[in-house]
Amino acid sequence: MIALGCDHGGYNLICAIKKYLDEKGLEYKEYGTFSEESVDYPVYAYKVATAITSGECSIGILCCGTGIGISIAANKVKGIRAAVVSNEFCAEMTRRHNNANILCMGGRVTSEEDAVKFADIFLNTPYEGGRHENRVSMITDIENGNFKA
Ligand SMILES: O=C[C@H](O)[C@H](O)[C@H](O)COP(=O)(O)O
Repeated sequence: MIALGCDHGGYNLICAIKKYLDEKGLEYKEYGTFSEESVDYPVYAYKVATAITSGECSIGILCCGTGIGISIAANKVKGIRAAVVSNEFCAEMTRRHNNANILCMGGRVTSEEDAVKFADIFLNTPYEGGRHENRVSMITDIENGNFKA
């Protein structure tokens, strides 16, 4: 199950992504917001992030004006690796290398067409594991306060 969330600045991108997911027959849950009326992005970052850490959803997409604020907020939730992406290479690499579990994009940065492309890559790229596993584990250790450099 894919978790979707946005603020007013990312509403257009989430609408385009929903259309793509409907066409592909992929299941998703919407956590708002549902219009272009001004809202606070941490609310939606938190809803999507906790949907993932609770196991309700396995992966998420969050959009705000730049993708940055909503990613910063989502990354405060333990277990979340939210990545701001604005090109195809990063959409692929953040899955392959970082095992990112939330894709973040900006409605004031990325076109709807590109956002759909990046979402498609992100959702269809597996995590490679291997040498990256130790690094991702280190991120978890930092998060848990038991990282030794
Ligand atoms: O990082 C934050 C996001 O880009 C927000 O979408 C943005 O700050 C909202 O700005 P405004 O309230 O001016 O629409």
